[in-house]
Amino acid sequence: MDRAFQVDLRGVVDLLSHHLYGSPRVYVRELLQNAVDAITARRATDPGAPAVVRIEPPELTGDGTLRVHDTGIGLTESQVHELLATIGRSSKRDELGFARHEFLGQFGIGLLSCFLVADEVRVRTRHGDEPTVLWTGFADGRYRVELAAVDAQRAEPGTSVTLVPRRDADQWLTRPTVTELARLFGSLLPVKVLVGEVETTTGPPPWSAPAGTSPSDRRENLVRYAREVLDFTPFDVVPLSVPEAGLTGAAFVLPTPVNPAARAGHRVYLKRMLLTEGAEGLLPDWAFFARCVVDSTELRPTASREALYEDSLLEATREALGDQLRGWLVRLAGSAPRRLAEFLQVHHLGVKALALHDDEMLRLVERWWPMETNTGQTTLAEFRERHGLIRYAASIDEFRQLAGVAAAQDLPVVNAGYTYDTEIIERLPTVDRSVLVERLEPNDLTTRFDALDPGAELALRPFVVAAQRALDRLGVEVVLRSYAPASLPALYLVSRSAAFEEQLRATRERADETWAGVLDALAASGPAERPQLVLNHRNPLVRRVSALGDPALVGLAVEALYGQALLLGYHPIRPADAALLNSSFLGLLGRAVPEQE
Ligand SMILES: Nc1ncnc2c1ncn2[C@@H]1O[C@H](COP(=O)(O)OP(=O)(O)OP(=O)(O)O)[C@@H](O)[C@H]1O
Repeated sequence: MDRAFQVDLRGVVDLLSHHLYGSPRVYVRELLQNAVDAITARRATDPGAPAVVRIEPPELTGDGTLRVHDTGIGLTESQVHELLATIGRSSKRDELGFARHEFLGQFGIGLLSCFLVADEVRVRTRHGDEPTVLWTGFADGRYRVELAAVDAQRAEPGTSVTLVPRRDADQWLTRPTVTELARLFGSLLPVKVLVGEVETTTGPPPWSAPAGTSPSDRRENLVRYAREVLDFTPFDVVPLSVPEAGLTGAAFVLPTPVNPAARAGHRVYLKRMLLTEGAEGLLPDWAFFARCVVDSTELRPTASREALYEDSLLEATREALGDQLRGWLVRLAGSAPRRLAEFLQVHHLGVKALALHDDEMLRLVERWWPMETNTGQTTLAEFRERHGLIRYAASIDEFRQLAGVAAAQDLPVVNAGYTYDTEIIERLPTVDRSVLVERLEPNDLTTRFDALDPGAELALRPFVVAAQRALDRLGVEVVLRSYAPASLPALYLVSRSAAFEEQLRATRERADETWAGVLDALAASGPAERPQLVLNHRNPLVRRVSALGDPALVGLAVEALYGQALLLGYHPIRPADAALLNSSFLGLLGRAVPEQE
């Protein structure tokens, strides 16, 4: 003979409270859900039946209990025996076990959640003209069914559920808490829900305004909703609709920057009952800048009813919602580029972070994000159109050092020193082969500087030799060229390999013998490249210095020019540089101030 499992109710309640539901507060949701389903069932055959749920907290019942009254279909005596006596039995599934579409519940465990806060649950119910039935269940698993006395019959069909609170749980049943929870879970429900005399339902969702409402009024409603419920004034509101998921709603674009890695929480209603305020996975990752509020009739909840169930419908929905947000961005770019620029001002870091992986975002940055260049602010797309390629400095220092001089040589350069910019520029050719990018090298500049004519070169030879002698101990090569702007006396240029060698040398001085050997081998692998001090022969001061007959004064002047070039180019000042600057400054001062007789 087959036997049925014996279930210990305390074990099941423990399981629900500790492992399924996040908080005992869900008992309000489950009671509302049963009441709404019962009303839906009754109105299926009696469309004129009232649709009211009234909650009476202990402050109103006066006997310490909480009661929930509904005008739903009620239960007959045999249904009470069948449905309320067996865990997992639900009237809301068809014979094959599928959830019936119009109902919120389906599992047959919702009523059990009342035992999270109650020791005893009483159901007083009437179906049609049948007699009123009383069911009383206890947290230890006992229950009782009886018919109500003749003078205690319900006047109308419907059900009242009474909770006798557990001693340590009465705070979950107080009027303020219940009002708050009824508003939280049930404010959009299609029935009237009252806590005492206070209505907690607010009618249809804010995005389903009646036909004829002007677009600006619709928007105004949604902005107000966001302020009240989400606590921010959205940058913009995007209406959402995915018919196959029975989904409608709105995406609210955040007015302040957010970390794209922080998981976005969306407010999701299923059949107008709040599922969660923090649903994940509703939007693609790249849409981190929006918070959604949606209602769906088709998406499925997990058993705890606190998250969305990840299935192919959710995946298709995510994609459709992503398309709608992408469409919004494209429309903004087409019709309100200034708004798009404002959007990027707020969310550029997030958009750029995604542009490293997402082609769509990469294109958005290329076309719409203005970058600093040495010819003014411009987008990468414009820059490329104008100059044929994207030449960039990979750090802010590099840009500062070279941008001005490069501009004077007609060499446009983008400052790609800000977060993600270099990676973004370097990624462009991988998605569009026609994009040319080139990192600016100091050599690019020197090749544009004019050499002196041979006669002048020869005449200035002794000066260059004296200058070189002054800077030899710093490992700097002195070069004389002629370039714009004439106001610039000298330029200090460190090629990338020279910068590397410089670092190597500094590390070598600090490293122990074993590592020093390895570093030496590395250093020996290529020809030594020295930083250059490029003196500008067009500069009047340099001309005067080059004409000096006094080699000691030439040395001091060249040292001073070197120091000034370092400072101007934001180069680091090493101790040797500081010492040199100091001695040249004092030396020049000594010459400038005549000695007292
Ligand atoms: N207020 C009510 N009016 C009429 N019938 C009710 C009411 N509350 C519960 N029932 C009946 O009791 C059954 C069991 O309810 P329970 O809340 O445990 O599960 P459910 O609502 O079917 O599913 P779920 O676990 O998903 O909530 C329901 O299917 C319904 O037939």
